[in-house]
Amino acid sequence: MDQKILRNYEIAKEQYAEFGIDVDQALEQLAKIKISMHCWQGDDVKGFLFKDQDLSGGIAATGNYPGAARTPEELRADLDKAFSLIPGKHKVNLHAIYADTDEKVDLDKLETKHFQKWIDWAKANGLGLDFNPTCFSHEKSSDGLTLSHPNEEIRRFWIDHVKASRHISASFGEQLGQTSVMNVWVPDGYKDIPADRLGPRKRLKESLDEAFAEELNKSYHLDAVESKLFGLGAEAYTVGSHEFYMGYGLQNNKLICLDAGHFHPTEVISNKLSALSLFVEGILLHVSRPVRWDSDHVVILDDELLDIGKELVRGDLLGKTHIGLDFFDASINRVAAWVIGTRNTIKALLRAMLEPIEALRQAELAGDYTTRLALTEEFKTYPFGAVWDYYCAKSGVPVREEWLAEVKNYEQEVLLKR
Ligand SMILES: C[C@H](O)[C@H](O)[C@@H](O)C(=O)CO
Ligand SMILES: [Mn+2]
Repeated sequence: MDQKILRNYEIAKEQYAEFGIDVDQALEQLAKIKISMHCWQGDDVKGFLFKDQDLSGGIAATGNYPGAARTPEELRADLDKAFSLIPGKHKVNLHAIYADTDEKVDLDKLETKHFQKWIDWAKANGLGLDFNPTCFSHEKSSDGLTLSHPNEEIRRFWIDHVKASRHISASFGEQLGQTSVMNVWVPDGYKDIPADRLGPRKRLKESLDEAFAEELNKSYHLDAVESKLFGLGAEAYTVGSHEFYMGYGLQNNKLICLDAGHFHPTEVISNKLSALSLFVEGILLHVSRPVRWDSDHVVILDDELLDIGKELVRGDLLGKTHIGLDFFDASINRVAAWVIGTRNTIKALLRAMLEPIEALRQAELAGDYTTRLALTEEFKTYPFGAVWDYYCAKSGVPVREEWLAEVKNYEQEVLLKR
């Protein structure tokens, strides 16, 4: 390892030790945390099953940066590149439309065999897999309704898709020896004020009950449900609102998924974690960055990301929280987008682990809010960067912005030739 990186690390370690912070132990803990990197940043949420379908469901990937993956092989190569620039061993989050098959198969008939190449690749690379039924970008969701649809036949199709997805997810878990989290998000909602808000929610509840009816081994597979405030074209009413899924998750022991972009603009998910953790079986995060709306910008090391890290660490919530990413920016290099967002998420966790949590707690309990504020502010300039650099070097990935040259080279050699 570069001697300067090591020297800086030793100095930083001493400084943190003065507050009883064991940096080596923090790095050990950090190395165990898996981030679920979402495949859909690699191709603007197109997938491979229905090439001619436009992205729908009230979400949008804007931009036309060259080099998007066009095949499962290209997507896996891009993911390999991204993972080579990110410290730690992680997971990949797949959507059903990313099936790797030459068969013409519809969503309700998907089976594990359509994802076997993904499983084999994940196994060969020591990665885990997570899964999502894709309840959008399909002719049967063209009016923006799926599991809550008034038409029984359409509901049946989507229920069968969720059922099929759960089996695939459980196979991921079984074959890879690590739990697969399957997240259900449906876009269902109305552009304008509904006459009936209750009916669609009753139908969504019944559909979910049926789709989740079969007991599956929880060490292989966990169900999660994701709420939303509004989507493009569903501005007035979303069936699966936060209250809906909080109720559903609590009543049915499902993980509750909090997407950072799915709440009112000043509402933050960091402030929900401690409260939810007291009642839920588990939490799934969709770490994202809303800019004015659920824009799914690449995650930066902003206050909210740092606060999410703090809440997870201070509340000891890492054991019951699954951390997934959810952004899709087509205006920049897509491999870089993954690397930036994932490295930032790991950085936020490390920053949180290097805080003088005990001293802050004691000050708070003693009513010494002056010390609480003073320490919080002073720690913002503690040598966190030296620890991060050491962690990257030790993990065999580029230190600081060195990764960018690798992405630029990959762009020249691979992405621009597509
Ligand atoms: C593609 C994802 O499933 C999707 O982004 C969903 O998680 C969501 O957040 C929709 O706004
Ligand atoms: Mn999401």
